[in-house]
Amino acid sequence: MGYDALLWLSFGGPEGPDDVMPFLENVTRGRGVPRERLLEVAEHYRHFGGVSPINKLNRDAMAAVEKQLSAAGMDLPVHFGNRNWHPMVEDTLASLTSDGAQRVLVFPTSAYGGYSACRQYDEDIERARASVGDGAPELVKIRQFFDHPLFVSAVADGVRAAHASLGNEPGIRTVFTAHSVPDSADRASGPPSEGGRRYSRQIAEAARLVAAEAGIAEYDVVWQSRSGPPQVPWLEPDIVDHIDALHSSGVPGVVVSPIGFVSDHLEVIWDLDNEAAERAAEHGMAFARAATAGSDPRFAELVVELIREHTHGAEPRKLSSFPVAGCTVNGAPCAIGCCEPAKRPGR
Ligand SMILES: CC1=C(CCC(=O)O)c2cc3nc(cc4[nH]c(cc5[nH]c(cc1n2)c(C)c5CCC(=O)O)c(CCC(=O)O)c4C)C(CCC(=O)O)=C3C
Ligand SMILES: [Fe+2]
Repeated sequence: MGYDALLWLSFGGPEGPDDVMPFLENVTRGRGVPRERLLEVAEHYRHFGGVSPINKLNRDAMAAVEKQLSAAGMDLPVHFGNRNWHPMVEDTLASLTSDGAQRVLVFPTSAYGGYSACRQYDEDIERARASVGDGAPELVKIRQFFDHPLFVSAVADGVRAAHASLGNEPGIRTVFTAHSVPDSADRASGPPSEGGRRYSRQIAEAARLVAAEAGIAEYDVVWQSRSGPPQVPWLEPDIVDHIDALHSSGVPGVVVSPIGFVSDHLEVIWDLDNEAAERAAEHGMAFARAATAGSDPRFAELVVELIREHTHGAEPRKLSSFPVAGCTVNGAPCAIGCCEPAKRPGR
C-alpha cells in the first residue's frame, strides 16, 4: 500500500515579536527550565525581530524535496506541521484527515536518536493522532539518518568551505557541536543492550565520518545551547568554554560545524554566529561557522532516498554499523527501552 502524503515534522519557531513568549512557553511546558533562562532566550529571538529563521528554512527545504519528488514522478504532496508553533502538527493532521489521507510518511527534521531528537517527535505523532481521534491516518516515521552518505558529504563540504574561507590555514581546529541535553537523558537514550547514550554516540560517529571525508585528523565534539537549572548536569563542554580552552593551548582559530542540527536556525545563528564568534574574536582567534546540511541540494536528495526506502523498498544506505532506528508507526517507541524520556529532575 502506498502513501497519501509526506508530513514534514519540525520544531517550529516564532514568526513575530508577539509569538516569542507563547512559543517559548510551548517549548518548555513542564520541563523545569528556569524563568530567567526563558527571558534570556526571548532576548535572543527579539534580536532578530522575534522571527526565527526555522520555518522559512523548512519551507525552502520542503520546496526542494517537492521538486525532486515530481522530477522522479513520485506523487507525494508535502505538508508542514510543528511541535511548538504554527502550523501545529495537530492542525496539519486534522486537515490531512479531512482530505481523506489514510497513510502518511513522516519526516522528522532531526538526524539523531535520543529523547529530544527522536522520541519527542514520536510523542508529537501520538498527540496529533489522539487530537484527531477516530479516522486519523497511520503515521509512519522515517528513520535516523546521521550516518547516511548524503548527510555526511553535505556536512563535510560545509566544513571544507569554512576552512577555505579562513585560507586553509594550518592549525585551525575543527569543532563539531550539537544541542546539549541533560546527562541523564543521554544515558537513558537507546536500548540498554547498546549501553545507552545513543544520542552522544551517534553525534560522535557522525563527526568521525565527516572528519574522515573532509580529511581532518584532529577535531573535537562539544555541546551548545544548554538550558535547565545549573545544578543539573548536561553534556559538556560548552562551545564557548571550549573556545577559551583552545585559546589557552595556542590554537589560532576554529571552524565550528553544528552537526547536531539540519538548518541554520536560531540556536545556530545566535549561540554560534554571535556568542561563540564573539568569544573567538575576544581571543583574536579566526572563526568560521560551517553550513548545516539542510540547504544543500543533497539534503533534498537524501529525503527522497529515505522516502524510497518505504515506497520502493530501497536498501538503507549508511556508513556506520549502528542499528537503523527511529522508523516507527503511530509514535510507538523504536524498541523496548529505546529513547525513553529521561526522568527530569525538578519536575
Ligand atoms: C537535542 C535537541 C535538538 C536537536 C534535535 C531537533 O532539531 O529537534 C533541539 C533543537 C532545537 N531547539 C530549539 C529551540 C529551543 N530548545 C529549547 C530547549 C531544549 N532543547 C533541547 C534539546 C534539543 N533541541 C532540550 C533538552 C531543551 C530543554 C527543554 C526540554 O527538555 O525540552 C528551548 C527553550 C529555551 C532554552 O532553554 O533554550 C528553545 C527555544 C530549536 C528551534 C530554534 C529556532 O527557533 O530557530 C531547535 C531546532
Ligand atoms: Fe532545543
